[in-house]
Amino acid sequence: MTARFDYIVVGGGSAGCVLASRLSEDPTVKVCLIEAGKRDVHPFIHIPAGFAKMTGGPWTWGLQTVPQKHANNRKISYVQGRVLGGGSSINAEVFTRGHPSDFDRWEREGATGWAFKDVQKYFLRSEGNTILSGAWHGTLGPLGVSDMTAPNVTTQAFVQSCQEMGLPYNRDFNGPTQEGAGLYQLTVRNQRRCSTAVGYLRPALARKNLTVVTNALVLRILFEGRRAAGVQYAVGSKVMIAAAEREILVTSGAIGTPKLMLLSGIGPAEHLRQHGIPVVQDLPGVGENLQDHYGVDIVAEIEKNISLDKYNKLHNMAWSGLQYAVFGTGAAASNIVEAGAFWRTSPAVDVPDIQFHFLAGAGAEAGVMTVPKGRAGITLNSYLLRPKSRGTVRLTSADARVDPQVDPNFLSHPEDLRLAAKGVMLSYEMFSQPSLQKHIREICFFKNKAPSLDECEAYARQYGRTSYHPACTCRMGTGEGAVVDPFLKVYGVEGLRICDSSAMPSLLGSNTNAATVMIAERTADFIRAGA
Ligand SMILES: Cc1cc2nc3c(=O)[nH]c(=O)nc-3n(C[C@H](O)[C@H](O)[C@H](O)COP(=O)(O)OP(=O)(O)OC[C@H]3O[C@@H](n4cnc5c(N)ncnc54)[C@H](O)[C@@H]3O)c2cc1C
Repeated sequence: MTARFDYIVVGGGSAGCVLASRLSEDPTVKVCLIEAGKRDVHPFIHIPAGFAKMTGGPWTWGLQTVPQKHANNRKISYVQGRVLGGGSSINAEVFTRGHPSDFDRWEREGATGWAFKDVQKYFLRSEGNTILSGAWHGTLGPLGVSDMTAPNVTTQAFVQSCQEMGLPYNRDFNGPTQEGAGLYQLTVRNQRRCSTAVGYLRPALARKNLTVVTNALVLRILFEGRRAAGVQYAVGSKVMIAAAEREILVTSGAIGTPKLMLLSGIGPAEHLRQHGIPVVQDLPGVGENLQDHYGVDIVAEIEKNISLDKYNKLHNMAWSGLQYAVFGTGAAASNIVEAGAFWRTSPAVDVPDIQFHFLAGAGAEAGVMTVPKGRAGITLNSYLLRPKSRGTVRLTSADARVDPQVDPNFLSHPEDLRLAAKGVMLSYEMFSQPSLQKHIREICFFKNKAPSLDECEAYARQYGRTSYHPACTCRMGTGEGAVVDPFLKVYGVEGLRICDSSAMPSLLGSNTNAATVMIAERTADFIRAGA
């Protein structure tokens, strides 16, 4: 028998949990959320420092890019969440929401009604800040946000080093001024990760009108004429169908969403035919326009074992586990990526165009270079905020179980390479300021003490990687290449919306979770208003 719902939400990630929760507030509608990954029960997900275990393994899709032509033909690990909460269950918990001008640009790009003045209230509605308030912050929202309680000594030195270099200290990257250096606020509540599965979905789970299905891979969307009428999904080898009376909301992420659209016959007709998929709607923009932050890390070995790397030793780890269990404090309460900065690569640019993430340790993320085993280090990551390179997501096969071809086409635009190299130079300079320099034994992986721009370019090609912010693969807008309209409705069909990071018209100048939550909050209002 086919299960019937009013709304089916495909993908229980950052956006999907928000939508399932908001829509099921109305007891008269039946909502089903379908997620390919498991429930978010593992303790590592909920302990802030668990981030160090999150960038590989069972909570991810295990994707890799195709060889990156402009990055020494490397296949780069492309981590995306596959668990209830999606990215918000495995991310670094850094809470930044973009620069107001990013949303004003969205409007100019065809996302009518998405200027900052229009979206700000959705940021505020979602935010549950425990310390900041006023015009720029919400305090009552489901997404818990708080300060780091006890930053590592190397983190403090990083923030001071930035000031020594001339960056202003910034207490609040989400306030009127984004520029400067400081501690990140975190999507953490009561010293535990606040994913959207925790903040939004959990309080809704007791509702009788909400069904959550996990370990269920949606294979394709089913159409009755031009209307999206249901989904076919697999739990293990069992294939099932769920029907949607009103709408299907696709929130499968910037890789999963275009993949599902293509599998369902919505995308560039020629590509669909190559895979023998009947064309429901020729939409050339599906899977195009992939944008991501290409992050380049520099790593330094430090003199004394004072960074979070000291907790790699068993007895320290046991002590910090105990401290966290009893008091909720200590190293386990750290998200590791404790501080950062927004800065300009040239005085000529009017808003920050580069972001830094300081990690009070080395080797926390899978595949990132680190210090020799047994030594302690620190890491500084930089990325250009609005890259010009554009990539694609394409099917490898018409079988939903096969990974798609992910090609972010990193550094394909020459300006991205030049500015990535500048970011490396600035990172090197930050590590060379007195407050950090006094802790550093050696900045690793550079041939020269004062690397030239050419050396930094070569370094960026060799060591850069995703910063986990893919977006824009089903972009909102009007005209050629747009996939959804400003109400997030897919062009050419009925009963289908895309409401996650893939719908962003262009990449934001910051981390991407808060803006994804905002998109989902706003979509819930559209649906409730019949828009
Ligand atoms: C390791 C990592 C670190 C990050 N760090 C930060 C950070 O510190 N701060 C920040 O703001 N942002 C960060 N991000 C980015 C942020 O988390 C993402 O932008 C955000 O989670 C995207 O939300 P989404 O809803 O678009 O997709 P996702 O959260 O990825 O959700 C998509 C969901 O759909 C499911 N799915 C996909 N296909 C199917 C299918 N066919 N059937 C059923 N289910 C399916 C997936 O399993 C997943 O759960 C990070 C991301 C990662 C991966």
